[in-house]
Amino acid sequence: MMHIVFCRDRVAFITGGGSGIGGLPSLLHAAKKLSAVSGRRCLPLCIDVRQPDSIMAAVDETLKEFGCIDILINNAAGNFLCPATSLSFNAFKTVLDIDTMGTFNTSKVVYEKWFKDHGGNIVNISATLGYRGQALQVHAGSAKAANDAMTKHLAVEWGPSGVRVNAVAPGPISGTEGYRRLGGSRREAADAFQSIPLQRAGNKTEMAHCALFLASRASSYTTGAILVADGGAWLTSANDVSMLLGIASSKSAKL
Ligand SMILES: CC/C=C\C/C=C\C/C=C\C/C=C\C/C=C\C/C=C/C=C/C(=O)SCCNC(=O)CCNC(=O)[C@H](O)C(C)(C)COP(=O)(O)OP(=O)(O)OC[C@H]1O[C@@H](n2cnc3c(N)ncnc32)[C@H](O)[C@@H]1OP(=O)(O)O
Ligand SMILES: NC(=O)C1=CN([C@@H]2O[C@H](COP(=O)(O)OP(=O)(O)OC[C@H]3O[C@@H](n4cnc5c(N)ncnc54)[C@H](OP(=O)(O)O)[C@@H]3O)[C@@H](O)[C@H]2O)C=CC1
Repeated sequence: MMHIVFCRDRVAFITGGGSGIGGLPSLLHAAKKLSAVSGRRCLPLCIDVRQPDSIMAAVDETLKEFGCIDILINNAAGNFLCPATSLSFNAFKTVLDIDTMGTFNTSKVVYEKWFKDHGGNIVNISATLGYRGQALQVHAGSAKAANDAMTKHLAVEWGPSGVRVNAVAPGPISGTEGYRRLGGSRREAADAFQSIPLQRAGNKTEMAHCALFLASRASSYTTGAILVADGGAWLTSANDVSMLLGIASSKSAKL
């Protein structure tokens, strides 16, 4: 599901806003802080970020409704725990299509239809999975690594048009679909959190603050940056294949 949030004179165009990190509650929270919202409209549009035609139609509808787009948050993603040997070719491709192609498709359409001539601000929601080769995550880790590179490439190419492109790389964030799918609520994960420097999961408000920083003038001289917000997790977490395989095999079907 894609959401578009409008607050006062600002429009945030958000791809894949679920109930989690880039989701509507988080973004409305950010929107409130951004401009002390006086009255806001919300235009939720259902699209698939793998389909450029549907993105074009959504962007046209947004521009017709609101007249401008200031911020694009690329949040759409698909993920599940799966060892590489069990991952089908199509499963790998599906995650790359959503995470990486979806980010490129949406960024390109919004750039060509609005940002090219008016400037703008893109925030990609990434992950730290590829930094150390997180077990059971070759699909998502590869996709997000490509997105991190894309963040830098587009920052370089689109900077002269007044477009900033940055990313947030969250760690485990409680109360989200990703957290549920990757086993964050399980006992084994509670033990794993002890090895994280800040010794806890993050929360959605903390991620909203990161997105808010990158989407606002507070970061006006920042582009091509990846803001890691993971409590230090990737530096110290065990990346324990057998623990994660235990979680994966304890469920009867696909996670
Ligand atoms: C959170 C971590 C918690 C605890 C860890 C403990 C300690 C932490 C310490 C350190 C951690 C450090 C870092 C990591 C921290 C966090 C990283 C988290 C990253 C999270 C990233 C996310 O992206 S979360 C987003 C989750 N949300 C979603 O996925 C919602 C959208 N999902 C979907 O739409 C589907 O699930 C989909 C992705 C499969 C796409 O759907 P669709 O297009 O309909 O595709 P299908 O036709 O259904 O399937 C396509 C092929 O994929 C195969 N498939 C599907 N599901 C699975 C599965 N579960 N396992 C294996 N394969 C699967 C399917 O069979 C198809 O393939 P075929 O070959 O059969 O055609
Ligand atoms: N949760 C966590 O701990 C972490 C999450 N992240 C990243 O944070 C972001 C949000 O994750 P989270 O909140 O956990 O998960 P959610 O599932 O809540 O958010 C992902 C959203 O992407 C949407 N989506 C999936 N496929 C498509 C598609 N083809 N077209 C359009 N939208 C699509 C989903 O739609 P629908 O609601 O219809 O399924 C969902 O709303 C993701 O980018 C994820 O990789 C990164 C690190 C850690």
